[in-house]
Amino acid sequence: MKVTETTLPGVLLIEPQVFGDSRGFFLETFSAQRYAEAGIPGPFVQDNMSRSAKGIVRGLHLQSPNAQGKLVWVVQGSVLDVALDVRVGSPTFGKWVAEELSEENKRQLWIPPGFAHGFAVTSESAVFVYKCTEYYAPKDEVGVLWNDPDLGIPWPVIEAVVSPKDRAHPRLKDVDHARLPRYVG
Ligand SMILES: Cc1cn([C@H]2C[C@H](O)[C@@H](COP(=O)(O)OP(=O)(O)O[C@H]3O[C@@H](C)C(=O)[C@@H](O)[C@H]3O)O2)c(=O)[nH]c1=O
Repeated sequence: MKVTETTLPGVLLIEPQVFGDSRGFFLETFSAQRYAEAGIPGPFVQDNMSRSAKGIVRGLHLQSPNAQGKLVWVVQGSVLDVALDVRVGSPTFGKWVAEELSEENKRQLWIPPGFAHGFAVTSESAVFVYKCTEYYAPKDEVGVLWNDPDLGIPWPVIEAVVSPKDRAHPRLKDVDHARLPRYVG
Protein backbone atom coordinates (compact mmCIF):
# COMPACT_ATOMS: atom_id res chain seq x y z
CA MET A 1 0.00 0.00 0.00
CA LYS A 2 1.04 3.59 -0.51
CA VAL A 3 0.86 5.99 2.44
CA THR A 4 1.07 9.74 1.88
CA GLU A 5 1.14 12.45 4.50
CA THR A 6 -1.50 15.09 3.77
CA THR A 7 -1.05 18.83 4.30
CA LEU A 8 -2.14 18.24 7.91
CA PRO A 9 0.67 16.44 9.76
CA GLY A 10 -0.66 13.18 11.18
CA VAL A 11 -3.53 12.78 8.71
CA LEU A 12 -2.54 10.05 6.28
CA LEU A 13 -3.90 9.03 2.89
CA ILE A 14 -3.66 5.31 2.24
CA GLU A 15 -3.92 3.67 -1.16
CA PRO A 16 -4.24 -0.07 -0.63
CA GLN A 17 -2.77 -2.53 -3.10
CA VAL A 18 -5.61 -3.81 -5.27
CA PHE A 19 -5.38 -7.27 -6.85
CA GLY A 20 -7.65 -7.36 -9.87
CA ASP A 21 -8.47 -10.51 -11.83
CA SER A 22 -11.22 -11.89 -14.04
CA ARG A 23 -13.49 -12.31 -10.99
CA GLY A 24 -13.20 -8.76 -9.79
CA PHE A 25 -10.70 -7.55 -7.22
CA PHE A 26 -9.29 -8.23 -3.78
CA LEU A 27 -7.73 -5.89 -1.25
CA GLU A 28 -6.83 -5.88 2.41
CA THR A 29 -8.70 -3.09 4.17
CA PHE A 30 -6.70 -3.45 7.39
CA SER A 31 -3.76 -5.42 8.74
CA ALA A 32 -2.60 -4.53 12.26
CA GLN A 33 1.16 -4.92 11.77
CA ARG A 34 1.35 -3.20 8.38
CA TYR A 35 -0.80 -0.25 9.45
CA ALA A 36 1.17 0.12 12.69
CA GLU A 37 4.39 0.27 10.64
CA ALA A 38 2.75 2.97 8.51
CA GLY A 39 2.10 5.12 11.59
CA ILE A 40 -1.45 4.01 12.37
CA PRO A 41 -1.06 2.51 15.81
CA GLY A 42 -4.55 1.37 16.80
CA PRO A 43 -5.68 -0.73 18.53
CA PHE A 44 -9.12 -0.42 16.98
CA VAL A 45 -12.07 -1.35 19.18
CA GLN A 46 -15.16 -0.48 17.12
CA ASP A 47 -16.16 -0.72 13.44
CA ASN A 48 -18.98 1.42 12.01
CA MET A 49 -20.94 1.64 8.77
CA SER A 50 -23.38 4.24 7.51
CA ARG A 51 -25.33 4.71 4.31
CA SER A 52 -26.28 8.16 3.12
CA ALA A 53 -28.00 9.68 0.10
CA LYS A 54 -26.54 12.29 -2.22
CA GLY A 55 -26.10 15.71 -0.63
CA ILE A 56 -25.98 14.45 2.92
CA VAL A 57 -23.31 15.96 5.11
CA ARG A 58 -22.40 14.23 8.39
CA GLY A 59 -20.13 16.10 10.79
CA LEU A 60 -18.06 17.67 11.98
CA HIS A 61 -17.67 15.26 14.89
CA LEU A 62 -15.17 14.29 17.54
CA GLN A 63 -15.09 12.90 21.03
CA SER A 64 -13.23 14.54 23.89
CA PRO A 65 -12.17 12.98 26.18
CA ASN A 66 -11.98 9.47 24.75
CA ALA A 67 -10.83 10.91 21.41
CA GLN A 68 -11.20 8.45 18.57
CA GLY A 69 -8.66 7.82 15.83
CA LYS A 70 -10.59 6.83 12.71
CA LEU A 71 -9.56 4.81 9.67
CA VAL A 72 -12.24 5.60 7.10
CA TRP A 73 -13.14 4.54 3.56
CA VAL A 74 -16.04 4.13 1.14
CA VAL A 75 -17.30 0.78 -0.16
CA GLN A 76 -20.06 2.16 -2.40
CA GLY A 77 -20.32 5.58 -3.99
CA SER A 78 -18.14 8.59 -3.30
CA VAL A 79 -17.69 11.29 -0.66
CA LEU A 80 -15.56 14.28 0.10
CA ASP A 81 -14.04 13.44 3.46
CA VAL A 82 -12.78 16.16 5.79
CA ALA A 83 -10.48 16.13 8.83
CA LEU A 84 -10.23 19.32 10.90
CA ASP A 85 -7.54 19.91 13.51
CA VAL A 86 -9.26 21.06 16.73
CA ARG A 87 -6.42 20.35 19.17
CA VAL A 88 -5.98 23.42 21.34
CA GLY A 89 -2.38 24.65 20.97
CA SER A 90 -1.76 22.85 17.69
CA PRO A 91 0.18 24.80 15.04
CA THR A 92 -2.50 23.66 12.58
CA PHE A 93 -5.53 24.39 14.80
CA GLY A 94 -8.52 25.23 12.57
CA LYS A 95 -6.87 23.82 9.44
CA TRP A 96 -8.50 21.01 7.50
CA VAL A 97 -7.82 18.56 4.68
CA ALA A 98 -10.39 17.21 2.23
CA GLU A 99 -9.92 14.06 0.18
CA GLU A 100 -12.20 12.27 -2.24
CA LEU A 101 -12.84 8.71 -1.04
CA SER A 102 -14.73 6.43 -3.37
CA GLU A 103 -15.62 2.94 -4.41
CA GLU A 104 -13.39 3.56 -7.45
CA ASN A 105 -10.26 4.97 -5.83
CA LYS A 106 -10.51 2.70 -2.73
CA ARG A 107 -8.53 5.21 -0.71
CA GLN A 108 -8.56 5.33 3.07
CA LEU A 109 -7.93 8.27 5.35
CA TRP A 110 -6.36 8.00 8.79
CA ILE A 111 -7.69 10.70 11.09
CA PRO A 112 -5.76 10.70 14.37
CA PRO A 113 -7.40 11.35 17.74
CA GLY A 114 -7.99 15.07 18.26
CA PHE A 115 -9.38 15.87 14.84
CA ALA A 116 -13.00 16.54 13.94
CA HIS A 117 -14.34 14.53 11.03
CA GLY A 118 -17.12 14.80 8.49
CA PHE A 119 -18.06 13.96 4.94
CA ALA A 120 -20.41 14.93 2.13
CA VAL A 121 -21.93 12.40 -0.26
CA THR A 122 -21.27 13.19 -3.92
CA SER A 123 -22.76 10.04 -5.50
CA GLU A 124 -26.43 8.93 -5.55
CA SER A 125 -25.69 7.17 -2.26
CA ALA A 126 -22.63 6.15 -0.32
CA VAL A 127 -21.77 3.40 2.12
CA PHE A 128 -19.11 4.64 4.51
CA VAL A 129 -17.15 2.35 6.83
CA TYR A 130 -14.61 3.10 9.53
CA LYS A 131 -12.61 1.68 12.36
CA CYS A 132 -12.30 3.58 15.65
CA THR A 133 -9.67 3.44 18.38
CA GLU A 134 -12.16 4.28 21.16
CA TYR A 135 -15.72 3.20 21.85
CA TYR A 136 -18.65 5.49 21.11
CA ALA A 137 -19.22 7.69 24.17
CA PRO A 138 -22.23 9.99 23.61
CA LYS A 139 -21.40 12.10 26.67
CA ASP A 140 -18.06 13.02 25.08
CA GLU A 141 -19.44 14.02 21.67
CA VAL A 142 -18.37 17.46 20.46
CA GLY A 143 -19.53 19.00 17.19
CA VAL A 144 -18.35 21.86 15.01
CA LEU A 145 -20.71 23.52 12.53
CA TRP A 146 -20.15 21.82 9.16
CA ASN A 147 -20.36 25.10 7.20
CA ASP A 148 -18.58 27.36 9.69
CA PRO A 149 -17.61 30.32 7.47
CA ASP A 150 -14.26 30.64 9.27
CA LEU A 151 -13.30 27.20 7.96
CA GLY A 152 -14.36 27.72 4.34
CA ILE A 153 -14.65 24.03 3.51
CA PRO A 154 -15.75 23.77 -0.14
CA TRP A 155 -18.47 21.15 0.37
CA PRO A 156 -19.33 19.79 -3.10
CA VAL A 157 -23.10 19.76 -2.56
CA ILE A 158 -25.71 22.14 -3.88
CA GLU A 159 -28.37 21.59 -1.24
CA ALA A 160 -26.81 19.98 1.79
CA VAL A 161 -28.99 17.69 3.88
CA VAL A 162 -27.86 17.88 7.49
CA SER A 163 -29.32 16.34 10.66
CA PRO A 164 -30.94 18.70 13.19
CA LYS A 165 -28.18 17.76 15.64
CA ASP A 166 -25.45 18.71 13.17
CA ARG A 167 -27.21 21.94 12.18
CA ALA A 168 -27.09 23.03 15.83
CA HIS A 169 -23.34 22.69 16.35
CA PRO A 170 -21.45 25.91 17.14
CA ARG A 171 -18.80 27.49 14.97
CA LEU A 172 -15.27 26.48 15.98
CA LYS A 173 -14.62 29.87 17.58
CA ASP A 174 -17.70 29.38 19.78
CA VAL A 175 -16.92 25.84 20.94
CA ASP A 176 -16.00 25.83 24.64
CA HIS A 177 -12.26 25.20 24.36
CA ALA A 178 -12.37 23.23 27.61
CA ARG A 179 -14.31 20.62 25.63
CA LEU A 180 -11.60 20.32 22.96
CA PRO A 181 -8.56 18.04 23.03
CA ARG A 182 -5.09 19.45 23.82
CA TYR A 183 -2.19 19.33 21.42
CA VAL A 184 0.57 17.18 22.87
CA GLY A 185 3.19 17.63 20.15
C1 LIG B 1 -21.50 7.29 16.01
C2 LIG B 1 -22.46 6.28 16.68
C3 LIG B 1 -23.83 6.50 16.66
N1 LIG B 1 -24.66 5.62 17.26
C4 LIG B 1 -26.11 5.88 17.20
C5 LIG B 1 -26.55 7.17 17.86
C6 LIG B 1 -27.70 7.64 17.01
O1 LIG B 1 -28.92 7.10 17.48
C7 LIG B 1 -27.41 7.06 15.63
C8 LIG B 1 -26.88 8.07 14.64
O2 LIG B 1 -25.80 8.76 15.27
P1 LIG B 1 -25.14 10.02 14.60
O3 LIG B 1 -26.19 10.94 14.10
O4 LIG B 1 -24.16 10.60 15.59
O5 LIG B 1 -24.38 9.37 13.37
P2 LIG B 1 -23.32 10.06 12.38
O6 LIG B 1 -23.75 11.45 12.11
O7 LIG B 1 -23.13 9.17 11.25
O8 LIG B 1 -22.02 10.11 13.30
C9 LIG B 1 -20.78 9.78 12.76
O9 LIG B 1 -20.39 10.84 11.90
C10 LIG B 1 -19.09 10.71 11.32
C11 LIG B 1 -18.83 11.95 10.52
C12 LIG B 1 -18.05 10.39 12.32
O10 LIG B 1 -16.92 10.85 12.26
C13 LIG B 1 -18.40 9.37 13.34
O11 LIG B 1 -17.44 9.30 14.38
C14 LIG B 1 -19.77 9.62 13.90
O12 LIG B 1 -19.75 10.78 14.71
O13 LIG B 1 -26.48 6.01 15.83
C15 LIG B 1 -24.18 4.50 17.90
O14 LIG B 1 -24.97 3.70 18.45
N2 LIG B 1 -22.84 4.26 17.91
C16 LIG B 1 -21.97 5.12 17.33
O15 LIG B 1 -20.71 4.86 17.35
